[in-house]
This record gives sequence, structure tokens and C-alpha cells, in this order.
Amino acid sequence: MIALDLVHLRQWIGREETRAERLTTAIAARFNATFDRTETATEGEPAPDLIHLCLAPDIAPTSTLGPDGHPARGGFLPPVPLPRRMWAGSHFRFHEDIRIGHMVTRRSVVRDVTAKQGRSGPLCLVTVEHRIDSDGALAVTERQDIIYRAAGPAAPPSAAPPAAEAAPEGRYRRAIDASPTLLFRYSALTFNGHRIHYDAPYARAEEGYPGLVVHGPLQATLLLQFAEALRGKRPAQIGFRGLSPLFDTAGFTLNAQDEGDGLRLWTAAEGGPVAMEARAEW
Ligand SMILES: CC(C)(COP(=O)(O)OP(=O)(O)OC[C@H]1O[C@@H](n2cnc3c(N)ncnc32)[C@H](O)[C@@H]1OP(=O)(O)O)[C@@H](O)C(=O)NCCC(=O)NCCSC(=O)C[C@](C)(O)C(=O)O
Repeated sequence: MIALDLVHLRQWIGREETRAERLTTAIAARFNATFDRTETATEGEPAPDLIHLCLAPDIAPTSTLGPDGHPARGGFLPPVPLPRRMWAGSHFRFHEDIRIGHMVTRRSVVRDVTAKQGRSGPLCLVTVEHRIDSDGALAVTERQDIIYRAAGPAAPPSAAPPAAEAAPEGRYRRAIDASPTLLFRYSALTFNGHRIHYDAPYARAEEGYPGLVVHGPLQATLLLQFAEALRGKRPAQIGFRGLSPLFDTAGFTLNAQDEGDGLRLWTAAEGGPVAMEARAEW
């Protein structure tokens, strides 16, 4: 069993990083193509929401990547010794548009590092706050949770009852083909080398998943686009939480339900549990 030295890991709290990249029409066009959006990417126009997740990635030489294809730990993020990294959730607040052609700057701060005991074993939760500016104007604030967990099956049998309950059908639904091509294109857009998203033998044999894992940010982007299509405009804020992984072994649906002034949204595979849940407010 891997012991977490929380005193050491919590020394990363307060650590900051700033990265920037110009949002070119080429990047916006690739994003639109990946998500089957018909808009033309035009300089000066508002960019599609959550495109900032594709900008200014960690650029590490291939020879320095860890066995999972991620940059080795211990730079900006704490060197958590648990091997399985997952996107656990994010809360976004939208202030202004990010515009195509603008310089997009992300300032990130590690806000918290905590240890938890999950049904899948010990977990380490790292919370990071991001501020995203578009040509110097505040555009988006984000509070992101990353979970690290021990090696082993994604969902232990003991976790079966609550985790395996089939998700309900939303009043509004849209089917998505979780094809390896879509997953690969999103990995390429985000320069994400994490092998669980494109290397099926690795995902099965090394990480114990039944297939390729659908990226958390990809699900979040699809759910936000669905919410925007239903309401005709971007919400003021939206929060996501990943509850169970989704795989390329079956298609999945985007679901939504009216809830108060907002929408409750979720993804689920056919007959599967809620994978990612979200709440959007306008
Ligand atoms: C994370 C797993 C293993 C924990 O599942 P579990 O059954 O072990 O945990 P639990 O028993 O449900 O909860 C234990 C504790 O953890 C907390 N917790 C539990 N879940 C969350 C969450 N999401 N966000 C924040 N907190 C969470 C929970 O509140 C509880 O805290 P408490 O003891 O204080 O009450 C499980 O929820 C899961 O598998 N979620 C799906 C994750 C996923 O599929 N992410 C997308 C794919 S990975 C990815 O895209 C990566 C990428 C893009 O390549 C990249 O960033 O590098």
C-alpha cells in the first residue's frame, strides 16, 4: 500500500504557474471540426466555450513522459505517488468571451491537496484554480479537481450497488458516438499523451479498464454545448463532477433535465451509471 506524505505534498499549495498561447483560427477550426461544429473560425469572433482547455498545454519532451504518457510528476502539480490520474471535475464561471486571435493566458494556483478514502481505495484530491484572460481581460475562472488513485480495477465489485445503478433518461437526450477517432482527435487538440485515451491494450492490461477512457474535459465540453443548444446561450456558470468512467466500448448519451432556473445534465453509456454530472445556471 502506497503511503501519502501529505505534509510534503501540501507544500505544493500556493504554487503558481502562468502559461499563454495565441488562439489562432487554425486551432479554432480544428476544435470546430472535432465537435462537428459548422461555424467558420474567424479572427475577432467569440471562440467556442471551453476551447481554453486545449490551449497552452504542458509541453514535455517525449523521453521524459511517465509510463502512462503523462509528463512526470513534481513540477507545478505535487508528486502524488498514486499512479492513476483522473479528471474529477471542474466549476467554470464565464465573465467575457475568449476571442479568436487573442492571446489567452492561464494563471493557475494549487489551492488544496487532501487525502480521501474511496471505494476504489486511497485517493488524493488536488484542487487547482485557474484564471483565464483573453488579451488581458478576465474571461473564465475555473476550479478544477484532479484525483489520483491506486492501481487496480476502476470499479471494485464491492462498489457495485450504488455505482452500477443505471442512469435515468433525461427529458432532453443526444447520442454521441464514443469513437476512438473522436477520442484521438481530442487528445491531439489538447496535446494530451495520456495513454488511457488512445492505447487500448495499455488501457486494458495496465490500468484495468474495459476500453479507451473518454476524457473528462471532452464530456464536459459536449455537455456544455448541449446546454447552450437547449437554452440558446451560454450559462453564467457550470460545474461538473466525474462519478464513473465512460469507455469507447459503447456509445453514450448527453442528458438534461430542467431544474429550477437551470439545467441538470449528465452523461451515461447505454444501461450504465451516471458518468459525469453537471449543473448549469444562467
Ligand atoms: C474518481 C473516482 C475513482 C472516485 O471513486 P471512489 O468510488 O473511489 O470514491 P468515492 O467513494 O465515491 O468518494 C470518496 C471521496 O472522494 C470524493 N470524490 C469522489 N469523486 C470525486 C470527484 N469526482 N470530485 C471531487 N471529489 C470526489 C468524495 O466526495 C469522497 O469524499 P469524502 O470522503 O470527503 O466524502 C470515481 O468517481 C471515478 O472513476 N470518476 C470518473 C473519473 C473520470 O472518468 N474522469 C475522466 C477520465 S480521466 C481524464 O480525462 C484525465 C485526463 C484528461 O487525461 C487528464 O487530466 O490527464
